[in-house]
Amino acid sequence: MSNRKKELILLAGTNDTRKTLSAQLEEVIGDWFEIESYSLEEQFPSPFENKLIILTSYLLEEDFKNAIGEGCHVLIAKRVINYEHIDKLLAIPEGTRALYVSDYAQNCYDSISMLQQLGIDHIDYIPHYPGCKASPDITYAITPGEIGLIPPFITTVIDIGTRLIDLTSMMEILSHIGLLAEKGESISFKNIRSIIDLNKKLARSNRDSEHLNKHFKRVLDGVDDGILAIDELGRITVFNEILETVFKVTSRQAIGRLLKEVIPNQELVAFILADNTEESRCFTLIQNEFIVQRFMLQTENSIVATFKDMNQTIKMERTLRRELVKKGFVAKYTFQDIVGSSAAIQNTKLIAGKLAKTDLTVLIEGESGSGKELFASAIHNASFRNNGSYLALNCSSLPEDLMESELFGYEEGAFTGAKKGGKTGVFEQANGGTIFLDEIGDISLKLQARLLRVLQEKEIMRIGGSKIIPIDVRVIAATNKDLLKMIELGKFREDLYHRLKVLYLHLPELRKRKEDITELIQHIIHLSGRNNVKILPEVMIRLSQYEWYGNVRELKNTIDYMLAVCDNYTVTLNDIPDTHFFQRASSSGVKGDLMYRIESSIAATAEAPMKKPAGGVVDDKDLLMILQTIYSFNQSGESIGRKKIAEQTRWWNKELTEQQVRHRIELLEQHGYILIYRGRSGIKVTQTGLDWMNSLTAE
Ligand SMILES: Nc1ncnc2c1ncn2[C@@H]1O[C@H](COP(=O)(O)OP(=O)(O)OP(=O)(O)O)[C@@H](O)[C@H]1O
Repeated sequence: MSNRKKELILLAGTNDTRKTLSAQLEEVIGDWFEIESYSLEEQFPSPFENKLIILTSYLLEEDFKNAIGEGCHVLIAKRVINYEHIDKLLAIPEGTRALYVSDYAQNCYDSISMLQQLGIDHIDYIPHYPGCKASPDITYAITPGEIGLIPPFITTVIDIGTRLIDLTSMMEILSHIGLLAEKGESISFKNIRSIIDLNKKLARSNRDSEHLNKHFKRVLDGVDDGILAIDELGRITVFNEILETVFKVTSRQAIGRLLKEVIPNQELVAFILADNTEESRCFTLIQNEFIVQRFMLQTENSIVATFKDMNQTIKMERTLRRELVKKGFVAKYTFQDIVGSSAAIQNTKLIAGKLAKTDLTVLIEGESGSGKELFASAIHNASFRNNGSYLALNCSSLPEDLMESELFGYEEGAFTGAKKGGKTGVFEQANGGTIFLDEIGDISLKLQARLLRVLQEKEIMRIGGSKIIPIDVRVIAATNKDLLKMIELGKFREDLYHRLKVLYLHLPELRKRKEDITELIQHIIHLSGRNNVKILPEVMIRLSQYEWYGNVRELKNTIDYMLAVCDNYTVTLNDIPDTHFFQRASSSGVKGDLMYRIESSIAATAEAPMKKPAGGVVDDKDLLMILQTIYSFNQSGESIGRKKIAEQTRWWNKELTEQQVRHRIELLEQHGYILIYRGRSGIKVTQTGLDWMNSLTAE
């Protein structure tokens, strides 16, 4: 053989094919042949004469017809999928519809059939070549390097690389150029290696799926419920460990057999195989109660049944309940916790017990401290929702925006500062249970409108969300305000009032059932764990004479005070707090008349013995007046800031400068009595602030 290398021309359709196949040839015969290669995508010096030409596809004969001149010998290469990239296809999920994209229809069909012959038949291949229309619901495409032909809607492209010249064509080329003896063995050896590699990959994938099967089995065996699946022919396909114990049959014995051959209880077999809509039923198996739930897997046309051990379920529910208690989602009180033998309270309990048995909305009206929360909690516990959550929300505790997100939740990004992942509102959290909205008279008109929609439609939408979430929540609302008066003043929606007041409960004032006082005192002492303390009879008599405008809460606070100050385990008349301690009657008898109480408390401020100073050198009277001003603006829905407060002080005995107002606002904020919002929301009084105002009122 002369030193000068002979020439071989490789003609391909695309540059990619040209480069890949030229490299393949170079590796085998590069030492003997100069390989020149050209593609249809570029200019080439034709016609070729007296050359050995290799065409990369018979489909190119027409395209290169004029380029092949006198004395040429043309070999058409057969091509084979590059096994190296096969594992990419093994990762595609079973049954996936995928386009097989190539330049010619014939190439597509050849390659698909080759892939199927190789056993890569878990994919639903759809041939795709120029001129084809593909359905845009297909997301996968497989291509031997023809990325440019992939439709734009495809999201996952698997490039299995350009197809290589196959073994027979390679041998033909070698034979033609007289190198078969020299290179044939190593080429076929290399080919065998690549086939072995492919087999290894396929075997690995089988091992992987076996591994996955074992993994699934471990998962199925790990759950506490029995799990059974039956194929369309009624044969068992899944039978986990729990079922092995229940039916005393191993899964090996059960799988593949008909259900009735494995389960002796024919009633249960009939229930599982039944064609009706009944979905769960109770069965006694191995002396235990099981809830069997069945459902169809439509896509697979098979039935799945789960077996839940009731004892286990009860245990789980207890744990869940404990969790709920920890989160404060549980109603603490039952009717037994409501003390009092008076006809008034007994009658109220009787009515409340009846209301509990319905699932209707209830409005509880009653003075502050009369037990509204207590009754709401007892109603929930006596209702069929008692296993669900119970969430209580005080509507006066938060400013409007916070209250809205508390009630309805929000989506991520709904507003600046919204928590990542959004937030679930109490309506969603209480799903299946009860929500108690205390002080309903304090919600803004905007929230009243939203609440009305929730009650009407039984669905909510999170702030910033577009999804409608159906909710199944019973609403119990409470108020110590005269809602009818508020309706007259345009501060409460009449339609909402009627929606809330489907059922109605009025709680009797303590002063109207004074016969309950002794019993309540004993109950309170018992709850505080101070049974060893004696209350002298004259104390009992005196306490029974008070009017208790703050109702049972006030009575409880008084007892707690006396238990704290008494000596020798005996409460005497000296331990009764002085008159400043007690809440006074407001003109309307309900808490709504706040102004009256604030005024009287300001008068009492100087001598109030138990009040802790809020503002140090600043007069508490100033702080209270400012708080009161903010509160009345909050109530009327108007925003208020420093400037407006300073303007308001003009009407007081002592006018404050803006600077003085700023200082006092800072003090109120430090005490947590107000929250200052940027922008139009202005300043809002917090529950702590309200409590402070109320505590002064009580003095
Ligand atoms: N009949 C009762 N028996 C025993 N305890 C009672 C009774 N009524 C009220 N209480 C107790 O009095 C306190 C105040 O009751 P509750 O919080 O239910 O009142 P409320 O009407 O919701 O008050 P507010 O309107 O201020 O929210 C609680 O500690 C509650 O347990």
